[in-house]
Amino acid sequence: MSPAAVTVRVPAKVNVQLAVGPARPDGFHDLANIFLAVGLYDEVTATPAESPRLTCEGPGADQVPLDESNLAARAALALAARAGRPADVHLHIAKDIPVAGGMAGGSADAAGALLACETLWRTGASRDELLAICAELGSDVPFSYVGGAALGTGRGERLAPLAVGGTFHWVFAQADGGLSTPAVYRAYDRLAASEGRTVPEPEADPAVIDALASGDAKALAAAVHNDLQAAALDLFPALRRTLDAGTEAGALAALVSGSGPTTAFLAQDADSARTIARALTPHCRTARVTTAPAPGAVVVGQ
Ligand SMILES: C[C@@](CO)(OP(=O)(O)O)[C@H](O)COP(=O)(O)OP(=O)(O)OC[C@H]1O[C@@H](n2ccc(N)nc2=O)[C@H](O)[C@@H]1O
Ligand SMILES: Nc1ncnc2c1ncn2[C@@H]1O[C@H](COP(=O)(O)OP(=O)(O)O)[C@@H](O)[C@H]1O
Repeated sequence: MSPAAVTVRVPAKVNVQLAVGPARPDGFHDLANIFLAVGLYDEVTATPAESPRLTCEGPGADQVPLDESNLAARAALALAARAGRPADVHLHIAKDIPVAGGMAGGSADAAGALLACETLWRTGASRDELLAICAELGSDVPFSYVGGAALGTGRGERLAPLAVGGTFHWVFAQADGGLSTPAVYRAYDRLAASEGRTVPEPEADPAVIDALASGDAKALAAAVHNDLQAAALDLFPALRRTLDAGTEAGALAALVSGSGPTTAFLAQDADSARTIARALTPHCRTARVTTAPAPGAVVVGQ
C-alpha cells in the first residue's frame, strides 16, 4: 500500500571551491565545483491529492514561486511524465534554507520532491534515473540529492563523491535581499572582460580535496576559494563588511557562499562558531551555526 504522506529532509550546501571557466556557447560555465552539504535543511512533504498543489511555509516563503516554475513542482511533473502517470500530489515545502541565498534551496526542494514522490508513487525509477532527472532540473540538484561532499564538473551536475574526515563548524550569515545566480555569472564574465583577463579552464584544487579528507579546518580555510566572490561583491558591496566582521571575530575563513549573498564562515570549533555568530548579528538578517558534512535527501517520515 502507498504511504499516506512522505516527508523528505534535504540539506543546503556551501561551495568550498568554485572554479569557473569561460562562458560556454549554451550560456553555462564549466566548473570545478567542490560542494559540501551543511546542516540547514528544507523539508518537502508529498501527500496524494486530486490535482497538483504546492504550498510553502517558513522564512522567505513569500519569495518562492507557487506555480509550475517552482523547482519542486517541476521535479514532480518530470517524474510523473517519465512514469506516464498524473502528478496528483500536494507538495508542501517547509523552508529553512535562505531563499536566493547561494545555498541551493530551490535545488534542495527539487531533490526532496523527487525522492518524496518516488517513495509515494513507487514508479521503479533507479537512483541513476532519479539523478538524471535532477540534472535536467538544475546544475546543483544532483548534489542536493546525494549530499556529503562531491566534486561537480561540467556545469556542476557530473558528480564524483569526496571523502570527509571530520566535522567542520560553520556560520552562515543571511543577507538582507537575494542575488540572482544568472546575474552573478554575467557579472563574472563582465569583470573578466573589463580586466582583459583570459579565463582558464577550471581545475579542482587538490589542497581542498586533501583538507576535506583529513578533516583539518585550518587546511580547508587556507584552501577555500570562490571565483564568483568578486562578482557577488560587485553586485552587493555591503557583503565586504560582513566578511570582515566574521574575520575579526576569529573565523578561519570568510567567503561568499556560491553566488551569494549568504556569507560563510569556517570556525575552529563550536564555541568559536557561536562567538562569530554573535559578532555577525548586527551585520546580517540572521547568523546560523551549523556543521558539515550533512547527508543528502532522506525520508524522515511516512
Ligand atoms: C552558483 C551555484 C554554485 O553551486 O549555485 P548557487 O550558489 O547559485 O546556489 C551553481 O553553479 C548554480 O547552479 P543552479 O542554481 O542549479 O543553476 P541552473 O539552474 O542550472 O542555472 C541557472 C543559471 O545560472 C547560470 N549558470 C549555472 C551553472 C553553471 N555551471 N554555469 C552558469 O552559467 C546560467 O546563467 C543558468 O541559466
Ligand atoms: N522551491 C524553490 N525554493 C526557492 N526558490 C525557488 C524554488 N523554485 C524556484 N525558485 C526560484 O529560484 C530562485 C533561486 O533560489 P534558491 O535556489 O533559493 O537560491 P540560489 O540559486 O541562490 O541557491 C528564487 O529566486 C526563486 O525564484
